[in-house]
Amino acid sequence: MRVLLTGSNGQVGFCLKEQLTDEKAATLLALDKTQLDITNREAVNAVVNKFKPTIIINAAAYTAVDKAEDDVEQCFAINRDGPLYLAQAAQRIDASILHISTDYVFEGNKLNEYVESDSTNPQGVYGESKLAGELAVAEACHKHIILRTAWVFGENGNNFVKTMLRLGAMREKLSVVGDQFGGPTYAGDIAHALLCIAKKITQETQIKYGIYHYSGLPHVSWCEFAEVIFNNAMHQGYLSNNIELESITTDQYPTPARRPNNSRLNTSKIYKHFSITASDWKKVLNNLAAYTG
Ligand SMILES: NC(=O)C1=CN([C@@H]2O[C@H](COP(=O)(O)OP(=O)(O)OC[C@H]3O[C@@H](n4cnc5c(N)ncnc54)[C@H](OP(=O)(O)O)[C@@H]3O)[C@@H](O)[C@H]2O)C=CC1
Ligand SMILES: Cc1cn([C@H]2C[C@H](O)[C@@H](COP(=O)(O)OP(=O)(O)O[C@H]3O[C@@H](C)C(=O)[C@@H](O)[C@H]3O)O2)c(=O)[nH]c1=O
Repeated sequence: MRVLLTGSNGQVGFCLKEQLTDEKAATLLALDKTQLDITNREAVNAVVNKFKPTIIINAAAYTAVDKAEDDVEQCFAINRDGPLYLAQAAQRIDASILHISTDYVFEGNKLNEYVESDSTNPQGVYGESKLAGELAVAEACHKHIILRTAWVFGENGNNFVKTMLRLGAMREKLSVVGDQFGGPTYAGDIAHALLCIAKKITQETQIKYGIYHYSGLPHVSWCEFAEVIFNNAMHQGYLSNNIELESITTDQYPTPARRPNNSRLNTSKIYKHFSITASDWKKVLNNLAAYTG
């Protein structure tokens, strides 16, 4: 397979680049933002026409959830228009596109886990732009996989794990929301899931294209997630002080963008069609070395 990877320096992009580099069956062209700006349609077309990928994996995105509220145009350019150009280019050469989306396309008021067919209703600009990106990709390219994931953390880039470790080293007490629930997901596991799908697309003809949910288990609140991070950090010697963790409500932690209270994604469909199991995020936190400093 010939894989064009965009956004190769992000959390997921970085892991994908590593895993695809090790994959003998893949010829990889991995490009970061400085090498390919996905909002530049001509640049996208030129790269695709020259490299002729069989699979495009889009790991580029605008992910600053609060900043997006005041940066609507840029957020939509990266999360809707860029994916559209990639999907149109893929369709022209009969390639497949693997695109990543988010739990924030949902309102978050469902009582149990979200399945792929549930109605969307994003609560902020980031979620709206990601939903617009999903629709654009699905309409532009027949052979599309849209992988909705959640609460991503990886070695490369900013994430909640690194934020908690940084704040934990500076403070004795932290207040974290305890009424938003979801599945933390390791970026390396998302990369692995996408690689499995890419291989299956290359090897088999009967692929069920469409939307898939992929995230981590067990589901927790952000506060419970923070508790696990701090316990691990204490045991591994990355925190010397005990953190007093207070569970607060969403209303007590006002942010420019509203987050869904329920972000729990059901991952049965991806298991059924691709035998891919949920991310085991607790196992990853057994080694926090890469998240400190
Ligand atoms: N982070 C999370 O918690 C979650 C993420 N997702 C989705 O997963 C995917 C990967 O996210 P993640 O790896 O965390 O994101 P990151 O923000 O870590 O990485 C995104 C990458 O895209 C790059 N980028 C931004 N604009 C452009 C552009 N115009 N052209 C090319 N590259 C660009 C960024 O560069 P730079 O940093 O220099 O701007 C960055 O390297 C995204 O689709 C995201 O929406 C879904 C659920 C949760
Ligand atoms: C730093 C901090 C955050 N919080 C809350 C705010 C928020 O509700 C929650 C998570 O905060 P963050 O800003 O780190 O996470 P956020 O940027 O909302 O993370 C989201 O990113 C995008 C890209 C996604 O697609 C989502 O799946 C999700 O991972 O924790 C606290 O309660 N206390 C704190 O000290």
